[in-house]
Amino acid sequence: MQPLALGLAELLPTLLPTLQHVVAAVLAVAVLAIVVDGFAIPQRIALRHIPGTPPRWLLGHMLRVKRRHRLFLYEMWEEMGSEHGKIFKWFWGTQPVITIRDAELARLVCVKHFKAFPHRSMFYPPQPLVYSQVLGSGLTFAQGPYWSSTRAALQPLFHSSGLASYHRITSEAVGELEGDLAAAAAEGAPVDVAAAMCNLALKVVGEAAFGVKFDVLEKDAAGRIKENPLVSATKYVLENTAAALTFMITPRLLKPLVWAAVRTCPTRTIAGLNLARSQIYTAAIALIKNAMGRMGAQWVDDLGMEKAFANPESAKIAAKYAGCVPAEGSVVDHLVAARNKATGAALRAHQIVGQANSVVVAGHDTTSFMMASAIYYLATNGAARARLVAEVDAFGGAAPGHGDLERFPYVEAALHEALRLNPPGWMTSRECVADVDLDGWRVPAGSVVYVDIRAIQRDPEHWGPDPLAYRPERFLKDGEEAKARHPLAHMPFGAGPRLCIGYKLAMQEAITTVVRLFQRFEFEFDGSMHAGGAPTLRPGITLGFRDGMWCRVRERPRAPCC
Ligand code: HEM
Repeated sequence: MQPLALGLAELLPTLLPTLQHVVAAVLAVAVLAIVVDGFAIPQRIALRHIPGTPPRWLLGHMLRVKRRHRLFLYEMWEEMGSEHGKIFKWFWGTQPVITIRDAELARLVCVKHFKAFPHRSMFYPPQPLVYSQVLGSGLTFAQGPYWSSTRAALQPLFHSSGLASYHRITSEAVGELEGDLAAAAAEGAPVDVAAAMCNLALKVVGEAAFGVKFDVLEKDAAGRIKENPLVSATKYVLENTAAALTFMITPRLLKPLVWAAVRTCPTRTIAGLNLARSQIYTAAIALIKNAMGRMGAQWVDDLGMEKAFANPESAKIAAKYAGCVPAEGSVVDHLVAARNKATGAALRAHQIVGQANSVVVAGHDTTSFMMASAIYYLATNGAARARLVAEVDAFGGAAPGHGDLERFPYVEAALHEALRLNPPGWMTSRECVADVDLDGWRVPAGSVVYVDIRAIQRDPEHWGPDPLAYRPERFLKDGEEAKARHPLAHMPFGAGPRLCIGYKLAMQEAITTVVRLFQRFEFEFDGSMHAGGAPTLRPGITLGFRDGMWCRVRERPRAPCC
């Protein structure tokens, strides 16, 4: 060894300049690559025929969204749409996105060319960080045969027999809400209807998914009412997920580095998301293990989730749910029993957990926002409210059964009109896996397409000269207007094979709730509870009310008993 060491020492002065040149060359190439990547040059060349405003280096159009539109992406799209038309490109950092704001283009992407656009886009690899694991193994971001087999396994739950059992859950939850509203009415206290609807929807979808009562509120040791930590965790994930998406502004070459940094030294939001995720997972794992025990199935935690999510907060949740055995027939049961048609394999533990969680996450704030926004429009539109109350009263004072829901066409239309103006899932996305022609626009494989559902549903071409007016009559099935419209002019639940799996559950839950509430109460919007006199929206991957939606609630005089 010694002669070799001596030889190296002698060679070093000669090698050093060469080594310095190599290091300098590598650094120069890396800097050049990051600069090129920061300008997204290859992607801009591939999409040069699609109109759009040039992006800034590295940040793309992020500053414009943040400064001018306070993160309301659809406002920026409105501006870009008026400049470039129904299809344009823009940059989320270095990630190019094609936005479409046209019903026919949406049909081509979601329905006609489904094979070229088979799944939603996910800009980062599904690793155990942030919501990638809350939704990552769930249907929302699933791809290929895994998506088709789990969608097929879950689909029967959203057909008639499943829906009938969810109607019972909804009726019970509305009964509890009626009690709370009656108490508020007696006190004359204002009610945050958005929060009330959120609690109701969480109870329904939580029990449907996990087969146990999903307590939204509980009492602490001193008897004070507080929010269930699981509910707070779910809300935290929904409200802060957008923060995690800033990862997209990183050039692709730097992503692994940023990823590693965020995992070792998480920001406060990311740490909060990690904690929330561990709480949600711990509860789901406890319940799923219990269901598997009842079904004689074996729990194999091959990813080591239990260890990864162990922390003092999760331990409390695990203890709370240790003795809870989900009722038969829940979403969890179906997931445990599901088998891959081709291989006969069961779902893996993390897939069952991800699927059940994604039903709760995708199904609760969307449905609750639809109901709250319909109540807002009804409370502020006398003519629509009078017609709705007449329909509800014609049914009588009894609670509607599952088979009665078709007897409320105006209630259904009132909900659709609220979905049209304020779609909770205001956009959807698709990743293009094969070159395709969209009405003359060539979209290359690898592109990400966002469908601006909100813009399509406000387009005067389909909705006439008053697209912003709340007019449920547009949706009455016998109306000429409804027949003449493009099939995707109204697409609040998306379209094609990846259409929302829970739309029937959402609609029946909302019809039941609105009928029951308007049978018994009057809602008067309370502008004094809102700065500016009107409710405001919060930006995010779904739409919602930022500071609630406040109403004064009064009990209606009861009809004389027969
Ligand atoms: C008003 C209520 C709801 C609205 C507005 C809504 C909206 C949407 C939208 C726009 C999509 C994307 C569709 C597409 O890309 O074409 C979607 C997908 C999805 N929704 Fe909903 N949703 C609602 C309620 C629910 C409920 C109650 C559940 C579950 C119980 C649910 C579960 C899902 C799932 C799992 C997907 C992904 C489906 C797949 O990729 O195969 N949603 N929803």
